[in-house]
Amino acid sequence: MPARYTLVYFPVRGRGEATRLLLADQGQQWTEDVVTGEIWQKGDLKKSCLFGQLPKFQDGDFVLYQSNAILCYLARNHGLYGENDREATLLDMVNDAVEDLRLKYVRLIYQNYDAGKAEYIEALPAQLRPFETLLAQNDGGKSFIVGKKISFVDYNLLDILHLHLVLAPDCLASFPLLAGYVQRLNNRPQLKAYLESDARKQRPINGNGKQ
Ligand SMILES: N[C@@H](CCC(=O)N[C@@H](CS)C(=O)NCC(=O)O)C(=O)O
Repeated sequence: MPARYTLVYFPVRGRGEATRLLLADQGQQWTEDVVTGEIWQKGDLKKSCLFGQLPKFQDGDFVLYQSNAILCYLARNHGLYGENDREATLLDMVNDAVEDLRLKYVRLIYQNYDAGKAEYIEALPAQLRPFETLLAQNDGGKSFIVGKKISFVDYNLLDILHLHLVLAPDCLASFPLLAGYVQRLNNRPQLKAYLESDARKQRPINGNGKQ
């Protein structure tokens, strides 16, 4: 049976990876429609995309853009949006914080890597501390970022933590709850299988070779 979902994206982790983590962990099949730089440069696909950018996501004839909206859609469809309005709102808040950090990371990678890396890493603890605080407030850090069930934000946060662990391997040394959280999530059986897959290991992190 063909996969229900299609992710149209560049051959990198980028803004597709949190969706991949969610789908893999939820046991969902998806098709990767890989857009090379060459295809993108031709311009036709870009013109056809609502905001001129990828990722594009398809669930049958339902077409979506914007990586966070894609995560929210999948969250609504797979019970990953908290157990009540308060949890859902807290999830929105934390997802915005992940987005803030992602924007800073993307700016570093694509605009200022060589000159800005040391300063970025120096400032990183202040960026990560709020997530440690959130974990501490939720069941003493033994659980998920919000509530007692995994949510779409856990996948987004896990992805951004993976990225920072490559950029600065010691970045969680003074955040024991976040370090434990990453280990716990990485060891969920379906996530572990995905993280260890050749497709995942061979996929570059970013489009310019910086990481
Ligand atoms: N807010 C959008 C940003 C999408 C975005 O920045 N896409 C980049 C790749 S990650 C892109 O399509 N770049 C090619 C271009 O802009 O021509 C999202 O979250 O999906």
